[in-house]
Amino acid sequence: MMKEKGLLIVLSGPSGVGKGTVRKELFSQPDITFEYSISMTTRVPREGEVDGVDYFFKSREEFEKLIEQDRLLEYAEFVGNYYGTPVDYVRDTINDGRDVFLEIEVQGARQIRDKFPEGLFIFLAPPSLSELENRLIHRGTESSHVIANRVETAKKELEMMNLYDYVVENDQVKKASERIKAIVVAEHLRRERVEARYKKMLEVK
Ligand SMILES: Nc1ncnc2c1ncn2[C@@H]1O[C@H](COP(=O)(O)OP(=O)(O)OP(=O)(O)O)[C@@H](O)[C@H]1O
Ligand SMILES: Nc1nc2c(ncn2[C@@H]2O[C@H](COP(=O)(O)O)[C@@H](O)[C@H]2O)c(=O)[nH]1
Repeated sequence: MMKEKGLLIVLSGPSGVGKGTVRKELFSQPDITFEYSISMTTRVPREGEVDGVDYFFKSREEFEKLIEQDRLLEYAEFVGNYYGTPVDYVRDTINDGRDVFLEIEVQGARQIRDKFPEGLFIFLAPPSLSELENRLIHRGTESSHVIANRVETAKKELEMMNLYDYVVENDQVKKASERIKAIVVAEHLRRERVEARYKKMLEVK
């Protein structure tokens, strides 16, 4: 019998909305069964970031080679740096029946939606644009110039919200992670019901 494929879960949204914080909260819970796909980036590591844990840090040359070799499921240039998802890891994990969780920006999520429409697309939204800016300022990892750039980009990204299956507001980290967990559980149940109905229809024939 063919193994059931895992679900591709894509969490996206503007920089500073709290994707990383919510993802860490989710993955700190013992009952989480999905696997996190570690991205490739040309960005320099922030203090405390570890290669192979937070990202696979690459030079621009190395990254462009990965593009050439078609080893990325999607990639995007975001505020001066490349970011991309390793295709082998995602494909192998899903084919093995395990769910994969991506935390990526909006251009990349759009590319995946085109290539992999059966994915589950969740947009994490801020309570307001000013709160988004506050979060970026308080994180203290970018210069004011980069923050201004990310907030400008966010205005366009928020317009993409309606292309997603779900929008989750990140007002409180714990609540947002619980909402995402509930969405994934509901999506599995929905797919199981559809699959069961499909199998039943084939039996009748
Ligand atoms: N619900 C929340 N309420 C208040 N602050 C939050 C909330 N969620 C996250 N933050 C804070 O907002 C800042 C940005 O969060 P985080 O780095 O997780 O965002 P991100 O969307 O992953 O950003 P990027 O896309 O730039 O990586 C952090 O300082 C984080 O502690
Ligand atoms: N398209 C992709 N975007 C990604 C990927 N990994 C992370 N990201 C997103 O990039 C921005 C900036 O990240 P930061 O760590 O520099 O703050 C953020 O929105 C990330 O979610 C990826 O593989 N592909």
